Amino acid sequence: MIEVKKLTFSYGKDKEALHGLDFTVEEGEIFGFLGPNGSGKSTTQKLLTGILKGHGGQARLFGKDIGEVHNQEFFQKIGVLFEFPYLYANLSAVDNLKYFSSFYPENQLRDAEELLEKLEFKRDFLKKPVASYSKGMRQRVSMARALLGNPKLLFLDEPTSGLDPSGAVLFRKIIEDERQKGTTVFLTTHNMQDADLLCDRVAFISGGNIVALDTPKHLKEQNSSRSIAVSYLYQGKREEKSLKFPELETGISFPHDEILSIHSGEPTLEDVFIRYTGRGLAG
Ligand SMILES: Nc1ncnc2c1ncn2[C@@H]1O[C@H](COP(=O)(O)OP(=O)(O)OP(=O)(O)O)[C@@H](O)[C@H]1O
Repeated sequence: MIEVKKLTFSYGKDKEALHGLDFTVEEGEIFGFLGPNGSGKSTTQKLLTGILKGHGGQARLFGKDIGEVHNQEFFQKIGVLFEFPYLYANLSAVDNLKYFSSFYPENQLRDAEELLEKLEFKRDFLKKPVASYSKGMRQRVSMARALLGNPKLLFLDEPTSGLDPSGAVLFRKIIEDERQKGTTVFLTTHNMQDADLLCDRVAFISGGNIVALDTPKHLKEQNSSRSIAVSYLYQGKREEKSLKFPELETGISFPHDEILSIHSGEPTLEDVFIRYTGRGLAG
């Protein structure tokens, strides 16, 4: 669905933002594109969606070069959720979606009110202007906008930003439902939980380079210390011990009276990211 080879982009002389990215995204895959601020995520997404022009290397979408793919037919096949919602503040949710519906062929459209209901949008606000909405409500309208034309390829930039935990769970379920229908998802995020729970594969981007690309599970396994931390009571005192392979295979053989807790030494996806880049996701 997306094939990128040696992709470069410069904002001017000596301002190369992408230094030769290589990745592919398969049809029906949820692909996570993760990196700290300024690493090149937006630049890549803008090149793929046709907002920025002038790349080096190669990028193909739906089998066509990005130099020639960005026509009306392309925009009718994709859905985009931007990090900063592009909605008309003086129009209601319903009127915004009515307007955006006019960009798609009628037989491809989803019912806007049904979508908003699925996204648990508050009915009382359906006809009130977007200017009166909370961040979470705007995010719901933006997601409805992205899904309105039944996209084959969905670009999502920080989809759960501004949502409370139950809203984030709902959005993850909706993204997963889209994939079940065969939609390909290119997910740009700082949110490691979203990436870990949703993505089939993730690419870590740092300083305009992809520094790792694999499934979240493999990345964590490859970077695991293969140890467990055991907390226990022995002769009235609380103690802790770290057990590594091959010691682990013989079980908990040291003297103890009661085991209090056992934690695996598996790193989180964020730990792995920091190991690859030496930087946290905050920047
Ligand atoms: N319009 C611009 N003009 C000049 N340099 C830019 C411009 N936009 C981005 N850059 C630079 O390109 C590099 C990549 O920026 P980009 O916005 O793609 O990063 P990002 O990973 O999307 O960051 P964020 O998480 O903050 O959105 C950064 O060094 C940034 O300063």
